[in-house]
Amino acid sequence: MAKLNFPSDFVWGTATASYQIEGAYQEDGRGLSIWDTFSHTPGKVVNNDNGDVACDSYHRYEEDVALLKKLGVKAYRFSIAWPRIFPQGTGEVNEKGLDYYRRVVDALLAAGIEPAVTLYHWDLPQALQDKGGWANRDSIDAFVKYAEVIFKEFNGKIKQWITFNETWCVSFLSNYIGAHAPGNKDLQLAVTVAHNCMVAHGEAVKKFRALGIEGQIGTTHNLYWYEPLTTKPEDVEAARRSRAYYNEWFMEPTLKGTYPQFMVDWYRSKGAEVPIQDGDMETISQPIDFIGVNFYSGGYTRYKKDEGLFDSEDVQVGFDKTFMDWNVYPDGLYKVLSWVKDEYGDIPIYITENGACYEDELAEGNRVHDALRADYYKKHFIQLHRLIESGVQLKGYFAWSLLDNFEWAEGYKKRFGIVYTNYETLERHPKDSYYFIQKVIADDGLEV
Ligand SMILES: N#[N+]C[C@@H]1[C@@H](O)[C@H](O)[C@@H](O)[C@@H]2O[C@H]12
Repeated sequence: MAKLNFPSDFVWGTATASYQIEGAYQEDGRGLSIWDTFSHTPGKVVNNDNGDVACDSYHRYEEDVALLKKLGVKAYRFSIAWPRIFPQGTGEVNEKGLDYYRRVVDALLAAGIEPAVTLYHWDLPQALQDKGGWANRDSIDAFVKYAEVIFKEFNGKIKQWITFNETWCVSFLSNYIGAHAPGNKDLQLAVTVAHNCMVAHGEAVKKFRALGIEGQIGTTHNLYWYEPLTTKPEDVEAARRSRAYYNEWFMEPTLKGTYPQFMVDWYRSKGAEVPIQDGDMETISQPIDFIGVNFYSGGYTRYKKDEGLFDSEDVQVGFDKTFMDWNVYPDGLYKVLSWVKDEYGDIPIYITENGACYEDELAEGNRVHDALRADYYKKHFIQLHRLIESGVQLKGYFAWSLLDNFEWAEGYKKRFGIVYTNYETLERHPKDSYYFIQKVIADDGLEV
């Protein structure tokens, strides 16, 4: 056995998001979000599940903080629900909404845990969606006003800020594929939403700098690693497009201030143009202090004429699968972050999400023997160590997720937590994977 040691300043954490854990969807003045609308629309979410109660963290956040303290994490990534702060998206601040986050932040700090806050994790106020949502450039200004309130309120308490979570999901998953709220299926709309969200990110960074807010700010993109099944040029090009769909389309504007031209041309060939206005690219690529990367999977791609958006298809080549039917691909984590370093230099990186969904059952003594999930984490932790050793500026890792929670369109059957949520009683029960991670954190490393 060998011990893989991590730097003593490596930040171990876990992650959640407001709509997925809070519940209390009509409490203390919270306005409706697009996810309340979407989940209350029959047929949109498995079992017609919704986030009305979720994990009830709005009332049980102290239990969550106690679990975090026992786990030994240095940081906790969670998101703030815009509709709690501005129930109508803009206008008067809802003080009761701010009060909830004041309680959460103070409880974390009292437990010696740093809050890492995502400003936008998909719960757009419905009132803004009614005016076009992210397709309407007015939402950019509304987002900056919301961000400014949070920056000022928590300046000095929150020191790690993430503007957006997974802009690909906000744009393509939600407005081209249509699987997430608001559920549109229009390529031009998706390209426009992606652009406006990235402009909103940049404008928020400018506001953060202008206000002199303490700490570091970045954004989170979900990156995948796809390779061509063969060296045939058509497979190589198909894989290039599949990867850029998730990666370059977002990373290049954010870190270089340009869109990848081969993808601009490809979307143009499909009838979609990027609605760039003067100054947008400079705004989007405002210097940031770190890049957040959510990594779950990847695989192999080959050319298939007229298949999907990119004349490509993913090929099943014998990966183990999670309960989301995603490939378990720890090498993909090493490859994608090595690519980030090669393409974008030594920008500090936090893995802001990584984790796995498996079918979990509560066993005797309220234990959950989730060996597959613990093994998933072990395999990915080995890659973290490999990346650090290779010189990648990997600064931290947030396991997704602290709790089983509302898994968007998959509802509650898909469990990602290292803590089991009993949705009847709302009790929390640490799984074996929780204790595995607890030991890695305590030992500053793992035995392999
Ligand atoms: N699906 N899945 C799990 C997980 C989702 O629950 C998060 O909210 C997203 O940020 C990201 O998609 C990853």
